This record gives sequence, C-alpha cells and structure tokens, in this order.
Amino acid sequence: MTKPKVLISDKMDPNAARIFEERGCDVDVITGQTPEELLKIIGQYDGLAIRSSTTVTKEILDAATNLKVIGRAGIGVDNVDIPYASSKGVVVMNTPFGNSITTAEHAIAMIFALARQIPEADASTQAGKWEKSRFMGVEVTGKILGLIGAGNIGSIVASRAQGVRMKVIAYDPFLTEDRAIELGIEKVDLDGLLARADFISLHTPLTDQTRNILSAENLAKTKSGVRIVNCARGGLIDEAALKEGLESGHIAGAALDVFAKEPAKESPLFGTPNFICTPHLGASTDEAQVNVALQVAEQLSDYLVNGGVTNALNMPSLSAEEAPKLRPYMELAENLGSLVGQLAHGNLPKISIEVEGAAAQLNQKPITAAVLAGLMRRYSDTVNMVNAPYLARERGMEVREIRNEKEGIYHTLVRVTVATTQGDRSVAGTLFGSAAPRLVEIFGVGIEADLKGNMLYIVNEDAPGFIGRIGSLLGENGINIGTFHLGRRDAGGEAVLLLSVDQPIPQDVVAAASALEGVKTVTALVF
Ligand SMILES: NC(=O)C1=CN([C@@H]2O[C@H](COP(=O)(O)OP(=O)(O)OC[C@H]3O[C@@H](n4cnc5c(N)ncnc54)[C@H](O)[C@@H]3O)[C@@H](O)[C@H]2O)C=CC1
Ligand SMILES: O=C(O)C(=O)COP(=O)(O)O
Repeated sequence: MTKPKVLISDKMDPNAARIFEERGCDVDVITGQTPEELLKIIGQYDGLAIRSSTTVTKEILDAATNLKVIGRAGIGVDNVDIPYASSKGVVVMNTPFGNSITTAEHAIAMIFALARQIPEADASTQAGKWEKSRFMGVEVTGKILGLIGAGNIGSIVASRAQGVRMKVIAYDPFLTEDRAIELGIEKVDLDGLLARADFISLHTPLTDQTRNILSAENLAKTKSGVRIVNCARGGLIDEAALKEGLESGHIAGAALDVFAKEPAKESPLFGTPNFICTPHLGASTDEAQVNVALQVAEQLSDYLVNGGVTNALNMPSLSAEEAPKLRPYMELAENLGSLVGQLAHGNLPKISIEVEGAAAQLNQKPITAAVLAGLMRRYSDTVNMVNAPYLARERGMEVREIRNEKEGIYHTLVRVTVATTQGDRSVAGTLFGSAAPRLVEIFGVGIEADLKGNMLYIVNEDAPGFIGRIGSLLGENGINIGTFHLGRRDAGGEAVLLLSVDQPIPQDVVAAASALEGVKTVTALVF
C-alpha cells in the first residue's frame, strides 16, 4: 500500500511531522504559501494539517483531488469551507481541547492588562517617563465579568475569574441552567449582559449567528466604562464602532487578540486610546502547541491509515478500537444501501436503517452513513460516508435510525427499508463469523448471497425449467456464472434469483433475459 501523503501548511510544533512519519504517512512541511502556490501542489496530498493562516476555500478544495481529510491544529475552523469540504467528501477535524486553557489564560491576562494598563505603563516607563499618576487602574475583585459564549474556553475563563473574585455572568443560548449552576455563573440574556458587565470577554466561534455580535447597536447598550476582551474571532466585533466607543470614553478599554482581517499589519484601531492588542497569540504557548500538534497528527494519521475518526466536524466519530469492529458492518451497510439504490425506482423520500442484535451494541452513525453512501451512489460516483448524509438531506430524504437490541433469527442484522410508490421495500444482511457480510433478505424473500462484483437479479414465476433457460442464455453470451442463489415466497409463487457473474452484463442480455418465459423483472447490479 502506498503511504498517505500529508501537507503541513502552517507553522506547527515539529512533533506533528514526527508523529505523521511514525504512523506511516509521508509528510511535507511547506508554510507561508500564497493561495496560488497551495493551489498548485494540493492535488498530490491525502491529508492537510493547518492552523489559522491557511484558508481552505472552494478553489483549494476543487484542486485537492486526492484530499481525504483536513486537520485543524486548534479550535476555530472558520478558515475552512466545511459545507463544501463535506460535499467533496473531505473529513474536517479540529483539536477541541488542546489550546483551551492557554487561550483562557490569554483572556485573563488581557483583563488584567486592561485593568492596570500594563502595556501603556510599560512603554511609558521604559521611555523614561515615570508617569505614576497617569496610570490609575481598577480592581477586578467584585467586578462583573460578562462572558459571551461559555463553552470550553469560556468556562475555564469563568473559573479563573472566580479565583480572582470576579462575579461571572454569561450569555450563551446553548448553556443549560444545570451547567450554569455547576460553573457557579449566572445565565443572562444578551441585553442583560451588556447592561451589567464591567468586563466583557468573547468566547464563541465565528458563525452567521455570532458575526458582529458586538455591533454598534450592542456596543451602545454596554455599561459606561466597560472593558472588552476578544480572544475568539475578529468578526465578532464592529471594529469601527469599537474605536468610536474608545474615543468617546464610553468604552474604558479594549484588548483584541484577533482582528476581522488577519494578519492585521494595519488597523484604524492602532493608536486609539486604551486599546491594546496581540497578534492572534491566544493559542501560542509551548504547552498548547505541543498538544494540538500531537493531536492533529494522531487524528489525521489514524484516519488515513486505520479509518479511525476523532473530533470530525462533518462525520460521526469512530474510535481506533471501533474501526476494525465496524469495518465489516460498513461494507455490509454500503452494499445494502447500494442494492436498494439499484433496485428501487424513482425518488426515495424516506429511508430507515435498523440495527438488531450484536449490531445494536455498536455506534450506529457510521453504519447509517455507509448505507447512505451506498444508496447515493445512484446519483453520484464521488459519494462517500462524509458527503452522503449531506446529499440525502439536500434531496429532502428523511432518515430514521432504529436500534433493536434483541436478537432475531440472526445474531446480528442490518435492515434497510425505503418508502417507494409501491410501498415499503426492505433488504437485510448479517455477518457470518462476525466478519463476512451476507445478504439474507431481499424485498421480503429470504436469500443468502455475497454482494460482490457483477450480479444479476431476476424475479420470475416459480416454475420448472427456468434455471436451465437463464443458464443457457448467459452461456450463449459468454457470461460465466460464479454463484447462484435462489429464494422464493411460496412454492409456485414468485421466485428470486441472484447470480454473480464474471463479466459485466450487457444491456441486450438483460433485455433477452427479461423476454424469457415467466420473467417479471431483471436488473444488472454492480457492487
Ligand atoms: N485566539 C485564539 O488563538 C483562539 C481562539 N479560539 C476561538 O475561541 C472560540 C471558542 O472556543 P471554545 O470555547 O473551545 O468553543 P466551544 O464550542 O467549546 O464554545 C463556544 C460556545 O459558544 C456558544 N455559542 C454559540 N453560538 C452562540 C451565540 N450565538 N451566542 C452566544 N454563545 C454562542 C456555544 O454554545 C458554546 O458554548 C473558537 O471557536 C475559536 O474561534 C480558540 C482557540 C484559540
Ligand atoms: O485554535 C484556534 O481557534 C485559534 O484561533 C488558534 O489559532 P492559531 O493556531 O494560533 O493560528
């Protein structure tokens, strides 16, 4: 097997390259490229490891014809077009915890830097001014810290701020009352936070909902003398309105680690009174950079080498321990999805995927994704487990998952049912010896078959002589039968024949088989 090839395109701790190599990947480290330079070389890579300097656009993804996975050594992924990556079948992962303490500490440092004007006092003192009366500060003890976003980083900021005796309130629509109590913070609405907070610290991702959350209008609602810290993302604050607020004195101080446009080598905010900033240093500590570099390299190589999925933002997780157990199920599931996709005609508005017995003990999400990948192959041959659920959603398909822990006839079973214009149609399969996928039922008829290569599915009237006729037809056309599987509802009723053959079956042979006496339908299948 050729080794997967990975590109590290942003500055990263050298441990990342070491781990990639140790885990069986070839790795190139090429940082500081322009988008045009990246565009030229991205086509050769299976994996891409980035921080915030590389922007993964539609154009890059279109050129990334071999790319399977993007790993963000850090948290924020607003520099990756995730919906487009998903539609291209590319997994996007981040390392959600590796730099959160470090970033929270930076926010706390910014709070103190603002409260005591440390950067300005330092510059003045080193300039020989000794301006003792210019730098009158404020205590943080007893002050209200308003967090916008109380997830991983926000909650660490809360605990550190409580340590210095601040009172913490938070606006986060996804924060539960129980979690707020556990964190010892008060959950408030945005207007309540703006009106009460002495310090505001932002800790949300940049999304369509959070963009410009501190707009001119919202900044006007803040308490006079507020101090604002942003160690999350630049687009969260209206920078022009922030400057006005600082100049008018309504805002007593602002500390930004992040800017709407980065690198921010110039900004109207530079030189504004009581404004301090750092160049996106939130995650820049020795500890955090080792953490995220190790994690991203482990996660990416795990996916490229073993199929393990950790911290993916557009695919269900699959641990390295689960991956080998689930692999035969995923093959089974994909084949069942593909079988349904090839046999059921017309639009399929609803699909249900049921796992029974041993299969119900497993993580069902990857099984569902594999069924959908098999099914969606009828529409696109670039479909995989990453983009299939998105394609299904785009087509308005309703996907239901059913879990039934009780064993039936088989110790383990996966059943796929689609709603068609002729009613519900279902196929089911099991694993023999926990490893070999087998079809065991097709549209209500029990049949046992291995779904592989070229196959022919025939529904006919159960009458003597048919097997001879189909055998002769295939033989006359030089098509060799590999395996032969029969099933029927009742004697003399409808029978099902599933043949595997060594050659692709031409359409004229399908037509000739359809014309044989007693034949109802014939479909050539490919797995
Ligand atoms: N400056 C730096 O170097 C770094 C910046 N970051 C930024 O910090 C952000 C937050 O990181 P984590 O806390 O780890 O993420 P997280 O996902 O654990 O927490 C984000 C919180 O924001 C909340 N949220 C989402 N939409 C919201 C809205 N409309 N209003 C209020 N709250 C909302 C969520 O409910 C969640 O609790 C990242 O997305 C990243 O952009 C992260 C690491 C380093
Ligand atoms: O992890 C994040 O979200 C960050 O913003 C850190 O960015 P960086 O990796 O330092 O460019």
